[in-house]
Amino acid sequence: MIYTKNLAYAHPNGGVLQFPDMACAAGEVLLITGRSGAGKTTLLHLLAGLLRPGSGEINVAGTFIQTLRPAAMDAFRGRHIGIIYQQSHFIAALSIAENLQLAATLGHGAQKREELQELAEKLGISTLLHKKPARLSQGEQQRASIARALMQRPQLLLADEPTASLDDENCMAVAQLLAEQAQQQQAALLIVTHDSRLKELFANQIILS
Ligand SMILES: Nc1ncnc2c1ncn2[C@@H]1O[C@H](COP(=O)(O)OP(=O)(O)OP(=O)(O)O)[C@@H](O)[C@H]1O
Repeated sequence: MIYTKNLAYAHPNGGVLQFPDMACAAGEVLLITGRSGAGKTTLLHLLAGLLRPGSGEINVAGTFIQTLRPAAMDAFRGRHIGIIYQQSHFIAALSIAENLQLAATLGHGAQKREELQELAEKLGISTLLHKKPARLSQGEQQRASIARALMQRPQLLLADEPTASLDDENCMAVAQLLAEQAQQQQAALLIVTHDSRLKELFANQIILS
């Protein structure tokens, strides 16, 4: 589903970051860890096509995404890649339900209301759907952004510290739900994290140095 080869990137005025080759199949989970500054966020942005690598290749669902022009990359991302950011970036004027529906429409077309409700219930946000994003706590926003990424039914799911603001109970629930949904939707799930609770849950790991 996704693999990389000889990937390297240099930020302006920064040193060259070189990344180990990695692969993650449909329905599997890969954890990407590493010390602060090792390049986890940079790698996530490369895999999402938000940054273009200086060298190397990234294949997502059969497409070498580093070859796509910006507009084609945006369209590809909308259809195939779901991203769960540390900060949720919702559209402030829309309710959570409207934000989720919009993500589904931009991905694989509108989803049924019942599907949205079911996902919201699993993530414990069903009573919050009518609220505007700013009215949600950090942890609630994080769960809502997971729902938004899943609504897109992506083939590749990229998560940046998805459990950082969650207590132990919600951390386990969210990690389980993410892995379960990735398997159900046959998406490859890549999680960038410091969270040692996740390191115990997922065996497949890459450590950036
Ligand atoms: N926009 C930028 N311009 C220049 N250098 C940058 C930029 N973004 C990141 N870097 C540098 O690139 C390296 C990797 O940064 P990155 O944010 O990917 O690390 P990280 O592993 O995600 O760190 P953290 O765990 O602290 O979030 C760091 O040395 C950082 O200073």
